[in-house]
Amino acid sequence: MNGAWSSAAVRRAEAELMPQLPPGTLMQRAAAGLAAACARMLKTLRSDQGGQGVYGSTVIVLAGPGDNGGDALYAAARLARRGARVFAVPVMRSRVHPLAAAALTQAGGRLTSEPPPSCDLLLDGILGIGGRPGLPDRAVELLGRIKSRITVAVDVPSGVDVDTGSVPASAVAADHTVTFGVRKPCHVLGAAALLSGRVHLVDIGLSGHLDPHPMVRIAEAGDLVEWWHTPGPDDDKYTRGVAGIAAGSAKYPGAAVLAVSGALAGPTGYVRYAGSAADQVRRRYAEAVCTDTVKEAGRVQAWLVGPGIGADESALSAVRDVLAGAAPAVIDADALTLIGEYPSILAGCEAPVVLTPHDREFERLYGSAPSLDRAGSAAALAKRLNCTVLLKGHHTVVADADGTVWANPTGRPALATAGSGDVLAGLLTSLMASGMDGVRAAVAAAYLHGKAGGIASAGHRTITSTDVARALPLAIGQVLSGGAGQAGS
Ligand SMILES: NC(=O)C1=CN([C@@H]2O[C@H](COP(=O)(O)OP(=O)(O)OC[C@H]3O[C@@H](n4cnc5c(N)ncnc54)[C@H](OP(=O)(O)O)[C@@H]3O)[C@@H](O)[C@H]2O)[C@@H](O)CC1
Ligand SMILES: [K+]
Repeated sequence: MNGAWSSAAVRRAEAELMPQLPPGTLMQRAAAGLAAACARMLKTLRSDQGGQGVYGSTVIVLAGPGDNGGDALYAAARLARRGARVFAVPVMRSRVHPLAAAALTQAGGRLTSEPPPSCDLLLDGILGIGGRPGLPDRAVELLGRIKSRITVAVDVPSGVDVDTGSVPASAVAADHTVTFGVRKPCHVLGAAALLSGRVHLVDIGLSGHLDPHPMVRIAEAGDLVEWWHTPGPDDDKYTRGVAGIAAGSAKYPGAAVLAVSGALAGPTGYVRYAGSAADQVRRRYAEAVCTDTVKEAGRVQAWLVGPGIGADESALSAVRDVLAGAAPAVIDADALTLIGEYPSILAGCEAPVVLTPHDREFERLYGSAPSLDRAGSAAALAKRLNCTVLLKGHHTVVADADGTVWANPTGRPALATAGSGDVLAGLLTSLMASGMDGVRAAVAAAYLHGKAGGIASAGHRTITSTDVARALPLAIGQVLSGGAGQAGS
């Protein structure tokens, strides 16, 4: 399974494997993989300048006191042997891995307290999975003055909270992270995921010794292919599932249009709309079947209620009517605020429910904002309300009531645009209506939405929610055909 393991789980696996190997083997495997990754990056970096990759490049290592510094110094020794000019700075006075430092000097690298002002590649070997959040002052000072063309974090960007992905103090911002054995939660959660840059995995033989259950699961295209309900020859528009959308109002008709656009892009064959923006929906989407209220709509296999419905009596009735029914439901936007005010509506609901809060909506439901441990917060809300929770962010997380947490690998800050959540909620509803369970539908919707955002914003284009909705069919096609299945591409 694809996932991220906690530092404690990595330690346990290491402790089991280490005695079976000659001393230092794991560190040498890590250093070899790290040096090879750096060599590839230097080759790409310098190719347009007629450079020769590693030979003649300048590499600066910021070396911390532990094994993370050891990995960096051993890798730098390999680069020095291939002709790189290597300068290593111990960031905590003389506390540095002694054997690795000796290996570097033997290979021609220099240990110094005065590195050059710039380099091709800066190797962050300050702190790894043994690090507490924050950086030593000396590291902050060096990072502030060294100009590097690329920054490569060893195992994790130093300074982040490895197990939660939070960044409560100073931390390294890397272009790439080369990690060992398995990904760690900080590569896929919270602000640390942005600081990790592109993550490269080096196999050091840990996998057979790991707990089978990761701390955080990471969706990949293959999961979506496995979960997808592909229509068969006997299917018709009803058996493919009918999605119901209770969204929009006279004040916010656009929310209805966007939610319907998300639902129409999904796998269901039929979309019903219920609400006071029916005219706008009809005008835009002839295929949607419109009624004024949830009660008047025919049967659906999943409802969305909330985007743009407001907080008046008719909005409250829509939420009550949806949750009184037997169909699974997605509760979004204004409906989340109403649930926060009238929790009893949700308490009586027996159908599976997915809540899709952003941080302020989360606070209305939980009583406090998500903590820096976003995955933990989402799991706590899911457990308390016995629902699935999709907590939005540049790295969205999905948590189930049983404590399972998924990190979405495809999101990007550009998706923080008005109406983007309406499209996501519509798509999620279509996935649930097609028969996917709530957690899988939430994971799949976040993945596809992020991927569509990537397609729409290619070349750094600015995007609107309509652009994201338009890109969904292509994103879905790419994932299902197994092509360009890279997360975030
Ligand atoms: N596990 C594996 O399978 C493999 C692991 N490998 C590598 O080992 C790395 C883990 O190494 P590690 O255990 O030596 O810890 P690491 O992160 O280098 O530093 C701990 C030191 O930092 C200090 N310190 C902590 N926080 C601080 C702060 N905020 N500010 C200042 N100081 C701070 C702390 O000192 P303390 O203050 O606690 O006395 C301690 O001395 C791992 O990430 C990977 O790169 C690979 O070699 C191959 C296999
Ligand atoms: K590091």
